[in-house]
Amino acid sequence: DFLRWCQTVGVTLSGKVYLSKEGTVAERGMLAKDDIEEGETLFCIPRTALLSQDTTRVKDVLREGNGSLESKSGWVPLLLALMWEYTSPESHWRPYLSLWPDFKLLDHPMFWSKDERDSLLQGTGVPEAVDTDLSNIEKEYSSIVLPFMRSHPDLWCPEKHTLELYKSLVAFVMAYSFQEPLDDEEDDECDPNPPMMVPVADMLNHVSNHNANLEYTPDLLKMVSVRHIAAGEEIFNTYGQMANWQLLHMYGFTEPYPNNSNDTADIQMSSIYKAAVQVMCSEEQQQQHLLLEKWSLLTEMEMVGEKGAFIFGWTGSLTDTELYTTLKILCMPAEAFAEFKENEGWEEVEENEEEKIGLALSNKGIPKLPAAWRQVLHSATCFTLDSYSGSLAVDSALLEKQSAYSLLGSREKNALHVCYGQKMILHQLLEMTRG
Ligand SMILES: C[S@@+](CC[C@H](N)C(=O)[O-])C[C@H]1O[C@@H](n2cnc3c(N)ncnc32)[C@H](O)[C@@H]1O
Repeated sequence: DFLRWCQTVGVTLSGKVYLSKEGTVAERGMLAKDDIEEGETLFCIPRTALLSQDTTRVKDVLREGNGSLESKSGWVPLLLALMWEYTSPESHWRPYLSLWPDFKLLDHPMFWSKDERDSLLQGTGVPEAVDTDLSNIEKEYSSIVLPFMRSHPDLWCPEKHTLELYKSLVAFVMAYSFQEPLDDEEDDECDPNPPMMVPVADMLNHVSNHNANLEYTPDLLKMVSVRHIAAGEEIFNTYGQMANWQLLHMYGFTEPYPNNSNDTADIQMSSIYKAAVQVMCSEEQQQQHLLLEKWSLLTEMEMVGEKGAFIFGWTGSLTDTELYTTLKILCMPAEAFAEFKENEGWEEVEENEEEKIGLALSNKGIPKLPAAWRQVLHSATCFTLDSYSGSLAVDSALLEKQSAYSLLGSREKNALHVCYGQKMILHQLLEMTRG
């Protein structure tokens, strides 16, 4: 049904690929029938086949109500469109949406119990992100969606379009929608484009080492190979440069350790402050006062924030400027700090400063940092590693014991890959900052 529908709406598929439920990493996916060279178009989807707030049957109503549908996520119009299309027998996208008779296969942590999230994922950043999502979803549904549905009883009704359905559709949008990138010139001024559903492109699974990429043209979207793909290989799109905790949060899966080259671990900014106190203050009141003053200045400069984190990947720091400035100021002698404040910043900014900072905080550069900087980073890394300890129902060591690993459920396996990857990145940092 779906493939017939694809033909009628003008989707074109290269003869070298096919959709399959076998031979893929997860449920449906796309496989290569023949060898494919770099730059070949694998399929095209005309813009008229996309399901968005601008193409849905209820687009006029959504456009009229636009002002009252604004939200932090910007997803409400698409979600209202999906609620209508998903429950209407006459929907143009019926053969597409019928691929999901229910949303039971979505296993995002938002469908786990809070206990499960907290025990399996503590320290990873996922429980906090999910708590925020759940509270936003409920607020959005009761304060924006319900009043809007009540003022259009011919199209929606709360008995059919429940909070439960809304939540499932949020997870569906998280895992299946696409967001067209803004043009370079638009980047700074505009809100991001709203999400949209892209049939066929959303059948592709993701890996960090992907072999295809979606391109946007005025009339159509096309999937293009980015390297040679051998016959029999799966076609993998990229959902973006995603760490395992982000993949689990948004898509409900992880890339098994150590495959995710985009994996990251966070060090809370507050841990750096705590580490600086430990390394530099010992008992001295005066030093503590100075550190507090330095931290206030860093906050004013928007280099640090209460809930912020410094991010580390396999190749070093990914938040170079913030981390460099923070370490430099925290470890500065009192006289230099006084001078710094007086000059309201660095005396001179060198031309290739950014590149130099990046190099200094890469795997090669970190061991050469001044001793005090390394000590602060080292202590903060220890604090972060402590925050996982005892909180995991599954121990990272399980990953090394194949027989025990194979007995775990998929949630535990995913939790393990998130934690293990983060811990390994932190252990690498620990090694690099050792005195
Ligand atoms: C855009 S859909 C891809 C199509 C999906 N396989 C299907 O059958 O509908 C995204 C979902 O596919 C699954 N997925 C994608 N890439 C994966 C991977 N590398 N490993 C495991 N599951 C993956 C996850 O369940 C994710 O939420």
